[in-house]
Amino acid sequence: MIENYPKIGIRPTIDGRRRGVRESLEEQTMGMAQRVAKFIEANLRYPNGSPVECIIADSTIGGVKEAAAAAQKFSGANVGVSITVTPCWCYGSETMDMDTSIPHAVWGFNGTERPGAVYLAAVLSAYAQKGIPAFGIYGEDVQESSSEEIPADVQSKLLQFARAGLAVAQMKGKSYLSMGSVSMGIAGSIVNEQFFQEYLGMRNEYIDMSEYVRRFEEEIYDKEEFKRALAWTKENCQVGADNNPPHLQISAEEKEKQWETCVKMTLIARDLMIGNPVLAELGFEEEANGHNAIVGGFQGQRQWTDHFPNGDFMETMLNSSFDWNGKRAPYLVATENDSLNGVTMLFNYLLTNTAQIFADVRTFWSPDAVKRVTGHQLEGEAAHGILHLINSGSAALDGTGEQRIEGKPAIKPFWEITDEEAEACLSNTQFRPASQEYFRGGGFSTDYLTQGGMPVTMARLNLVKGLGPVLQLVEGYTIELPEEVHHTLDQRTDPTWPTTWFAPKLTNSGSFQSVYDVMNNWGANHGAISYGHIGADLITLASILRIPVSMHNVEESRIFRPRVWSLFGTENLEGADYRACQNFGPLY
Ligand SMILES: C[C@H](O)[C@@H](O)[C@@H](O)C(=O)CO
Ligand SMILES: [Mn+2]
Repeated sequence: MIENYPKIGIRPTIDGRRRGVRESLEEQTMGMAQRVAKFIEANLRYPNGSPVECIIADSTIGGVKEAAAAAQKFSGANVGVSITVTPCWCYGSETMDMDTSIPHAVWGFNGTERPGAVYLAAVLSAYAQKGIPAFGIYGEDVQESSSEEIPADVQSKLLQFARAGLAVAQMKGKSYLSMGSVSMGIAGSIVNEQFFQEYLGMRNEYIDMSEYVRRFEEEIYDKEEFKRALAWTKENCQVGADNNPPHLQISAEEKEKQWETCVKMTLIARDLMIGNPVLAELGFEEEANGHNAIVGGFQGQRQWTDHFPNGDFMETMLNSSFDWNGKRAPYLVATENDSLNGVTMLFNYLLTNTAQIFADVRTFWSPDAVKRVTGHQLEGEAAHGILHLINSGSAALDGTGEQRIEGKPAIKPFWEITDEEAEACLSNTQFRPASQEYFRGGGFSTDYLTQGGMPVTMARLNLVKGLGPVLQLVEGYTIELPEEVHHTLDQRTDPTWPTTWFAPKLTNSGSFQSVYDVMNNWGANHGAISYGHIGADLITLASILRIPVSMHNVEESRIFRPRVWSLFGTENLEGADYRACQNFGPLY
């Protein structure tokens, strides 16, 4: 299926007065629109790596007729985000975009010959009064009226808004596919349809895990691909040491059979999510359609894993940026069907186009505890303690940190990953026979250690009765421990699982006065970890979706929310965010 990604609609608004005013502004106004479109197209990409597309209104918009014409053009062109630009005064409610279901921003040129900023303030007050939150973009320094430049502060706000707006537009109409049901009583896997529908504009789809068995037995998968995938797996995925006590270890022959099952599960999960035209050729037209899923979750534990190989290999491979078909966009799959962590992965992913690590937020290791257990004094970024992020499955191979940006460990969009980097991710990962005590059906867990020194952001979406969804996020760094220190700490838990050592940035306020506070205030057992310090983008995204952020360590200067948020208070931004989200309610 050719992806039809949502576009950004650009609306140049203008002072409608003819006989001098409008004529003198036409070129500058349309020029602003063209330059913004070019700038966004040069800087943002869709998940398949192609440049983001902008579409500009056919004329400048001086009044309601032209506003309606732009709206009509956009509605036929899959516009999911709207940006209005102007260098001058225009008529607020007569020129504004009234679509209540898409994100809006307005850039008012900072000049004084023609007052773009006056329009900005006027139209934002109309947006506030009409209950359509819109972002205001106003450059800090006055520009020459002849300037064709987009100043750096305006550039960064345009991109911050556009990234978040496109994330909102891309998830809309897609589904979350639950493969199985509630895993071990984990609340995030009690899928809340109301949340998906009203806050994200998404559907919920479900299959029973018995569907995998049907597809195994009736051979509903691409057998040519299966052969190829199995051969690739044998060649590229190293099997690590069996950590099970001898009486629980299974035979080599049995393990061979399990590999076949694990690879088949991977193909089947992907086909369930997005469909596969090959299945139609095999006579399975219905199955070929898939479930239109942009993210899914696999229950696994316990019914499946008590009998069949676990989902770790499947989850890791799908979440990674490459497999036997080469480099490609990740398919997001949450382990334990934790739909709320799955959605958090989706937020992170749509903002960055990079693979995600899904992990249990397992242990806070204080400097004293580390010292007692290993004799090692934590230092540098880790000086105040570290969090052990670890889970059996779902961590993308990209999470090894074996990719590079300017020589430093990184996780990149698939189109920037070199063959050598993909190979390094694989050669630094072992697939180890799953812990039989937990996983009676066996399988293979992904074992790697994330490289230190990566800026990362961990986030988590929670649901609170009476309040609704709440986002938490923490920026920090991955930590490299001396090898024997890592081993001693890792051996205390399940050493066959992937480990990321994480140190949050501390700020001396709220939940960031200590690393312990971060762990202690985390809302659930899981977090979604993304490369980069993307907290500001997550905050912008959450504000569009009217999801308040309960804890974050993002500097105030990086926070960008709809202008009307400031009318809910400017002294305590966290409280204002809660009030604004509650006031406007879910987007859909
Ligand atoms: C094996 C255990 O059941 C784990 O899966 C458990 O630690 C979790 O990951 C809970 O989220
Ligand atoms: Mn877990």
